[in-house]
Amino acid sequence: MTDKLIIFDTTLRDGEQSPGASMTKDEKLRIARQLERLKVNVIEAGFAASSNGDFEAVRAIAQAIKDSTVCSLARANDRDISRAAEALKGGNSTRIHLFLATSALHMEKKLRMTPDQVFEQARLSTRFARNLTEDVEFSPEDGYRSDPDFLCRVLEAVIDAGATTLNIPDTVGYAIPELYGNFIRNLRERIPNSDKAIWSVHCHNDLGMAVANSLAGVKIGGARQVECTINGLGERAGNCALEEIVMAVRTRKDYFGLSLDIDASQIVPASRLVSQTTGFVVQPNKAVVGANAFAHASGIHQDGVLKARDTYEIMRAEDVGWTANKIVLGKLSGRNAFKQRLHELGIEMESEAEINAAFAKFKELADRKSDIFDEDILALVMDESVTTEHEHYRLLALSQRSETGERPHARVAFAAGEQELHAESDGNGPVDASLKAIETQVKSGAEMLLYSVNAITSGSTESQGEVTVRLQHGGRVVNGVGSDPDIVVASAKAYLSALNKLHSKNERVAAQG
Ligand SMILES: CC(=O)SCCNC(=O)CCNC(=O)[C@H](O)C(C)(C)COP(=O)(O)OP(=O)(O)OC[C@H]1O[C@@H](n2cnc3c(N)ncnc32)[C@H](O)[C@@H]1OP(=O)(O)O
Ligand SMILES: CC(C)C(=O)C(=O)O
Repeated sequence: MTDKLIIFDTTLRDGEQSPGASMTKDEKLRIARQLERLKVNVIEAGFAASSNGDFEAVRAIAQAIKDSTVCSLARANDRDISRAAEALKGGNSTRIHLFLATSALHMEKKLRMTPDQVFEQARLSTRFARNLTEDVEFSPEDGYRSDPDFLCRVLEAVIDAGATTLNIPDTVGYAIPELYGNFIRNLRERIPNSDKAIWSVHCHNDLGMAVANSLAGVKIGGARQVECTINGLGERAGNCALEEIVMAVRTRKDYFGLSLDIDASQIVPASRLVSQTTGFVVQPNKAVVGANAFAHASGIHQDGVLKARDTYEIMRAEDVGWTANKIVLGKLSGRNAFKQRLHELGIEMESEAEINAAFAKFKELADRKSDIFDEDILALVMDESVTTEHEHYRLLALSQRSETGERPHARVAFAAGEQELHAESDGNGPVDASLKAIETQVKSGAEMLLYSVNAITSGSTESQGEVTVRLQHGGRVVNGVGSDPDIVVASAKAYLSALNKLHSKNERVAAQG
């Protein structure tokens, strides 16, 4: 038995069986090229007999891909197999993957065939496929729920008929790791010619155990091919996730003792491409490829990771294609992470007392604001806070009109010291119109470096919008923050708050000069 694990990616076939994940030929080709960069051993490009579109996709992928074997699925009949062979013709390295259900339930209720008929059809279609190509994979569909005696008979016959890979699917995600591993080991031990084929696992995630079952199939059962998909995409609850299998085998080489051809640094790019193409968002806490997989938000973990990364990380973010791990500052962060961020932002404080004061202000802010930007920290330590009593500019009223097809218009009333000012302007949008209106009176000439909106409360449309505006003028950079359920109002408040900071700095400079 070899110590290499073959990675068979079926994102373009089983992954596409997820409702809503259908892909065009060009999209499949783009993903296939990324899978080749990832160095997967086999790309299951589709099911050539299922439609002309899929036939063309398999054909285009077989022509384009040179470094991975390209495979098409086929039912166990001559027409499907011929169609697969035709689509794969001319490819550098190709495989036909045929399947036929062997469980009593599927044979009787779905195929309406007797076991003997299934046995014969499996044998004959394998032989037919083998006459068309050297590389033939056979899958007894619903294999894990099949009678082991019958399965042994079928598998022995298809090996004799020329199958080079035997894949044992847990089609409905019913398996339990130890039982699945033993199931495969038992088959391999009982079938006399079992070592003539490579054994493979194909697990679904209905009970959330696709990866665990696949690993047990490898460790206990001796399988040397895993069928998997990027982001675990696939029929119903999905398939075994490629990124998890690969990183489990790689990270725990001490346990599995297996090598892989995969270039793991291509995992995150592949995940992003599949997610963007299918519109299936990756959950933030998804292993390896989720946005939080290498992010630390709590002070004790941040402190540990900053002192020695492996205190809380078992893999390096860079190794799977992230640019770096993330220290996310928020209300659970501690002093050490805060100090580190100040250092990264180029801020050196004079004393511990100063750091402690800034940290206290930071904690206070983090209690109110879910996302802390670097600009917030800069503002916190560089800008003197402007309290309500010292506000020079204050929003009094705002109204705006925007109608489809018409340029938005805003009227703003605001206080500037003792004066009440009224201004109006058009703009590209209501926010633009409101800020331009303010600027017609203030004439700050400041350049806007950042404008961002986020929801402070829950992610519903009832949330408070919080706007951050970053202005630059005369070599100074200031941030203004404003919140309101109406984001146009929040924007005007943020803009005025930034203008207040510029104003108070100007006053200070004037006083010093
Ligand atoms: C476990 C899996 O993921 S298997 C792969 C599942 N993927 C797909 O089904 C996607 C592609 N499928 C398709 O485009 C279509 O289903 C096609 C083109 C394959 C077949 O379409 P149709 O001819 O209209 O048949 P339909 O889908 O309604 O029914 C499937 C037929 O295939 C038969 N069949 C199912 N599996 C197999 C098999 N492995 N070998 C031979 N025949 C099979 C069924 O018994 C049924 O036959 P019947 O029409 O005589 O009752
Ligand atoms: C065709 C086979 C491998 C399959 O997808 C399954 O049984 O889930």
